[in-house]
Amino acid sequence: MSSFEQFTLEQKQQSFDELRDVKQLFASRSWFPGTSGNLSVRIGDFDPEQFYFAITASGKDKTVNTPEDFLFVDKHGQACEKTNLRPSAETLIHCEIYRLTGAGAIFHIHSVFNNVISEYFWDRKSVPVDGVELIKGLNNWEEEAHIEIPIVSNFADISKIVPEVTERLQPGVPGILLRKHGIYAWGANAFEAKRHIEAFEFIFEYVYRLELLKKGMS
Ligand SMILES: CSC[C@@H](O)[C@@H](O)C(=O)COP(=O)(O)O
Ligand SMILES: [Zn+2]
Repeated sequence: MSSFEQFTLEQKQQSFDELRDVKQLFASRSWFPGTSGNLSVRIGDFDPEQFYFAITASGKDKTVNTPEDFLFVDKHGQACEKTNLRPSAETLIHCEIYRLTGAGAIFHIHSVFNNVISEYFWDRKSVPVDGVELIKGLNNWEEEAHIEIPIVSNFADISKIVPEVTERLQPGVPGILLRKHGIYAWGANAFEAKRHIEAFEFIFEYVYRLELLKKGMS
């Protein structure tokens, strides 16, 4: 089993740099209102027995850069190095998504569109999407693909959300909505996770606007 000590300073810095780039870009899109959102990238190979990832520190203003924005945690969400920083309050969700998918990066943002859509479709517990081109951005190249984006409960106690994530994760759909909270999207690496979150956000806005039009509102 691998240990965290195997990673060089350079490798660790690379993970932080990757997170910083994504953080800055998402901040420029106003995707971190009120300190919300969190980001992580895995370091090293995926081993379900032990894996490590860099994650945003909890409660920080993600629109500014400081020397204390990120830290490393293990598969249980425990800090790997001595630090005063607290990992994201939602670290356990990252841990579970890594465990289930072996992903290389996980990004979480709050937006008005993802919040409204999660509430609008809450009764059916998933968002139906039909034939939208951006489904291909989720790496689904089927003709007129139909996908269902799962929605799970939002509890203040994050450990209560985890079992729903375990149960509801859909093979082939690299994202999950938390009710009236936000989207988690992941991918094999930061590039792919970013593409996925962008595709989801496009889809949520599309679904929102289409539903309004169907109701004769705009
Ligand atoms: C301050 S609103 C957002 C938080 O409650 C939470 O949902 C969130 O996304 C950020 O938490 P954090 O602990 O900073 O990672
Ligand atoms: Zn959140």
